[in-house]
Amino acid sequence: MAQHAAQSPRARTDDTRSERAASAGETVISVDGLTKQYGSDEAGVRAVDGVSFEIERGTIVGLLGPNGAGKTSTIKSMLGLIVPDAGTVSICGVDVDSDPARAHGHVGAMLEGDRNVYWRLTVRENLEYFAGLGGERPSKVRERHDELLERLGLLEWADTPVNELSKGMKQKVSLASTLARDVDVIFLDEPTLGLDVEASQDLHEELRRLAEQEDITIVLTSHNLDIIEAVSDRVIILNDGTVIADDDTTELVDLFETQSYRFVIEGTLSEALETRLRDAFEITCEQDGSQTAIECIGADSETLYGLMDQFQDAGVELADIASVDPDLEDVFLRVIDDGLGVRSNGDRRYETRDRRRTVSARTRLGRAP
Ligand SMILES: Nc1ncnc2c1ncn2[C@@H]1O[C@H](COP(=O)(O)OP(=O)(O)OP(=O)(O)O)[C@@H](O)[C@H]1O
Repeated sequence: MAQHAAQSPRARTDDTRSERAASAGETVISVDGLTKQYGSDEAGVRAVDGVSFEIERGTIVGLLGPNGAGKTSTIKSMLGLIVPDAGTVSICGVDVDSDPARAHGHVGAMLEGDRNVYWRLTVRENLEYFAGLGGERPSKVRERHDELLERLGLLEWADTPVNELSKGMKQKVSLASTLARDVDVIFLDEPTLGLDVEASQDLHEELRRLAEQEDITIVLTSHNLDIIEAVSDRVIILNDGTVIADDDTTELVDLFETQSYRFVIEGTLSEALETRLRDAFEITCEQDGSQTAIECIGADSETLYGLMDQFQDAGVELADIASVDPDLEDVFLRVIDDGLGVRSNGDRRYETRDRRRTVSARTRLGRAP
């Protein structure tokens, strides 16, 4: 989890911000029983169905789910952009429904990437405009905006109209505009879209810095699970409008950790050997060009050596052996495909794995055994 400073290092200057007194473990976002149905009766779609969670200050949470799971409806309800049928959302203790203006004062959102910003304005003018919406005067925020632009590598473009910048730079301007006001919470939808690898890496580091050093709480959605795994402290997975997994990112990935091995052999596996292996072990085989990859799931060291003996006896040349670490993508696919319920919230209830199922199609090679 992100480290929580006892008090935000940022200068809290105006009266509104005094209510944001930061304390370790303070709940910043509270969602309780959120429900949203589009249309009525049986013809309607229950997009969000009793979603509840709390998020602590300075935490980065990845909100995941397949298409139509209810992520956007949940986020729009949290931002007060749609009115839920039931349930409550409070941000920094302020109920979004009954006092939207004060709740929004705590929040920045980047929902449509570079379409969030005004392309005819310069980078700095965009920041000043968005800070102004929160009641901050340009003269007061200039220094902070310069720091922000410097960190995002945008300072030399401060006086350039946004429409002259590349897609990646526009994306960064959008993030900078989201942070132009002194907010407690930011919502980011697909923040790395259009960024190259280096710019994505810079963004990861900036998000971690914002959470750890400035105590900003970040809710992130992305179809790129690498970014979620790289930056999120916690992952909430939605499916059919309900929360089906909610845990620390590392806990969730560790939960699915299993000792699996992947052997790569030159050529193809003979039918006789494949039958012998399938009789004795739980394996999957995949032809990859001139090589064959054989993955053994849930293998202990005895199995590993048993398999190696079989290859040796058959005169098979081993090109590579590696253990396989699951990543967040594997976890996501298993939770969604197998319908495993993974909730923490006090009563950890982890279902047993079905070891016959494999996620090997997308596993990555990990450390050598
Ligand atoms: N305005 C709307 N009117 C009717 N149905 C809607 C509306 N908005 C969303 N839905 C439906 O509600 C369900 C949840 O949609 P939502 O956009 O919240 O999911 P999502 O997880 O964000 O999906 P995606 O990843 O595809 O954006 C879907 O079945 C969707 O078709």
